[in-house]
Amino acid sequence: MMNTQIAITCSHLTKKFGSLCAVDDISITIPKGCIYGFLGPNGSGKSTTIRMLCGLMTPTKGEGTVLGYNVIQDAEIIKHHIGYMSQKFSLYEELTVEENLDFYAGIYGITGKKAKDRKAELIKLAGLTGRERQLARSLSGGWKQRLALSCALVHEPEILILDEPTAGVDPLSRRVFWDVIHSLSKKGISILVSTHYMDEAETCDKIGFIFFGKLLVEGTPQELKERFDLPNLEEIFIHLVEHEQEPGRRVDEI
Ligand SMILES: Nc1ncnc2c1ncn2[C@@H]1O[C@H](COP(=O)(O)OP(=O)(O)OP(=O)(O)O)[C@@H](O)[C@H]1O
Repeated sequence: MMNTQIAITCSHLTKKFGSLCAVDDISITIPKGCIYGFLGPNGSGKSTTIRMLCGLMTPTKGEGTVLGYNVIQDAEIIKHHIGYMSQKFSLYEELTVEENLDFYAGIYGITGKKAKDRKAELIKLAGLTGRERQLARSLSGGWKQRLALSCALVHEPEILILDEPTAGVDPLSRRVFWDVIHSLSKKGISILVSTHYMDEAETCDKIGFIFFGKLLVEGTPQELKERFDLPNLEEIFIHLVEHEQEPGRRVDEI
């Protein structure tokens, strides 16, 4: 029977590219309403995991469900229930803020009054009021990310999947962006977000550290700090990466 409390779950999810195992036997469960932070160095397999969960890439092995829908068989249905912001989310640079939102509303078949109301709601949510007629091209990085987030939310998804949404964005814009993420979570939206920023990870409900395709540890930030007896996630991250590089060392010895 479908568990209605679970947003995303996967077990033994694996992706191989030739001889490279980019995602190695990952199992995670994300309850509804949770902000799950996915941490790991460049190339550790975060984006590949996310793409499989979004139904954009077929796993080599393992399985997963999003809102009970199977990531392989129900990929098309899943796309309607998630808002996905990839690292290279496409905004139309020559369109205004409003026109970008109209475009994405159109893709999801949202038109007329519904589209107008939704657009107004998102402009307010992302703090884009006053910039409606500004070309996307002229927005700074932080504002672009907020517009991209709004576009990903246009069809009122129950789950938001964000792949390094704040990479290269200034600290103030990151703060504002995360305020929006937290307000969405309070409304019951489940969020899976990958990040390199430990201050962002600290505010997640649960985090998973991924390295060389393996999920090394997961837990709440507090649980992990207690478990490793370290003061912050940055120290834990460094500790895990250093230990994992020692040849022959197993994760459960850490
Ligand atoms: N389509 C592909 N074909 C071959 N190799 C790939 C492909 N996509 C990813 N990889 C490789 O798989 C590994 C994991 O990449 P992935 O992009 O998932 O990592 P990541 O943790 O998201 O890193 P980053 O933070 O740099 O995006 C890397 O070694 C990458 O080069």
